[in-house]
Amino acid sequence: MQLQLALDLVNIPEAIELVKEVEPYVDIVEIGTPIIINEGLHAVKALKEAFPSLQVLADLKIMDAGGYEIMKAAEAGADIITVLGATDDSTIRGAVDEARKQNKKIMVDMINVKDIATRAKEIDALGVDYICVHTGYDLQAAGKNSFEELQTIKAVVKNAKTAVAGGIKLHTLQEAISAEPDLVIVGGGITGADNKSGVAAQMRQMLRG
Ligand SMILES: O=C(CO)[C@H](O)[C@H](O)COP(=O)(O)O
Repeated sequence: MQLQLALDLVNIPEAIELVKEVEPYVDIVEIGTPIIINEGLHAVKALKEAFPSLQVLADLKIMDAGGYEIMKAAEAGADIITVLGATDDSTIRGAVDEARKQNKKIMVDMINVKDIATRAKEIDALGVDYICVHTGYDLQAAGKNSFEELQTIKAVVKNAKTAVAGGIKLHTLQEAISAEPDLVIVGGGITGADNKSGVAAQMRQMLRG
């Protein structure tokens, strides 16, 4: 299982400093939606230049104009780009087609999709690379998580890799691992820790089993 570090509440220099602390333990660095809103795709470019051996994910949460927005993120150096599962199939198709041309990967974020099993099956058939169940910040605050949804998509997704995100901490990681996702995404569980490299190292060890 791979580990993705989600960076959300930092600027570009802070993001670079943070990744330096945990680089040996993570596979993918996510440039979170708030960073892209604040700094634009320059943040993706800066992090890819600083850490060429890490995969960089641009969390654009694309909802329309799939092909064009993937093209722009690819130009900035993103390896993986997110599209929302709640959007139309035509947007996802456009994103997948452009990603194939650019040799990039698509992660579909299932945030706020109501019928996860049906939609995950449909999206899997569209040829995306990852399907991610995700409890966003606002629902995390209401005590929700995505571990049950992870089991649901594991049962129906046949082609894409599966991922889980949303409030995962060291003490809840085992619950995520039990459903055997291909990728675990952790933001505040690492960035909010006093000993970031220690927590990332422990997580890496647990994910390797
Ligand atoms: O996409 C996001 C919010 O929309 C976050 O990057 C994702 O939820 C992971 O961060 P955390 O572990 O802090 O929840």
